[in-house]
Amino acid sequence: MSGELSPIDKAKFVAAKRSVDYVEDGMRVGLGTGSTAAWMVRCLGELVRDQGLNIKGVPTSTRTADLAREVGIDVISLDEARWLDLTIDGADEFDANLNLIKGGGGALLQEKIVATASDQMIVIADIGKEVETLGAFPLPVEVIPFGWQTTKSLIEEMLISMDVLGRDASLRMNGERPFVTDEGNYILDLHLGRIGKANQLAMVLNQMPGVVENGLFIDICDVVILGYGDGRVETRDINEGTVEEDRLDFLESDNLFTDLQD
Ligand SMILES: O=C[C@H](O)[C@H](O)[C@H](O)COP(=O)(O)O
Repeated sequence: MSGELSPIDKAKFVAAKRSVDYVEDGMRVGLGTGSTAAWMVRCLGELVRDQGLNIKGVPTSTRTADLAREVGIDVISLDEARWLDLTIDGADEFDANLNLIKGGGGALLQEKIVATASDQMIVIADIGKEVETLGAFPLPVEVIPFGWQTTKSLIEEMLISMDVLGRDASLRMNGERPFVTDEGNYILDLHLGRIGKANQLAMVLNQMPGVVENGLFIDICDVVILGYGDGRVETRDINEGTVEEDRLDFLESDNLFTDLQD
């Protein structure tokens, strides 16, 4: 990587760097997917390499598994781990109740399974991810390829009956072809604008036969660590309701950060 990182990348980096303070020796840790989670995996790799941190990592995608192995983290499957101490992941949106939209990178299914199998889920995010009401970010819904167009029509009809503001669903593409998830499924992105009853929508979607999972994470996240481009981090804890502010002097002190800039 060369040149100066953008303020958003710096914000992601400081959130990721703060999040690894929660990881203790001997833990089984769920490793999220996406550009913010990738910073966290690199930060963990540095701790493994330089400080001998002994952890097992359960990745939420093949991309994260590849990166985790590359940086020296001992990777195991969820079935080997059975239960996790902690999962750290990114998000596309979060609200004041720490409910989330995830799946912008297409990994929502493994991410939800892994986060739900964890004692604690920490989300790391830049300030652009905070919203008053979920839904400006298109809601990803993972569907079985068989009959996906029928599933899409059924979802659109359901959205009309639920009086949801936006009702369009689009098939996520990868160039000329449908985007295919790690489980071999497709993603429909629902352009809703505003999700009034997120819990109800999540349940109704998951009752539809062709739907595998949706990207609404309701009552799963415990802590959001929010990064700013100037190094500030805020920690929002759902139980304690606290907002702590701190600043990381990452520009001068962080080897990983400066290494990646060179
Ligand atoms: O499927 C992808 C994940 O849910 C990501 O955690 C989410 O899209 C956020 O990604 P990023 O950190 O790249 O914004």
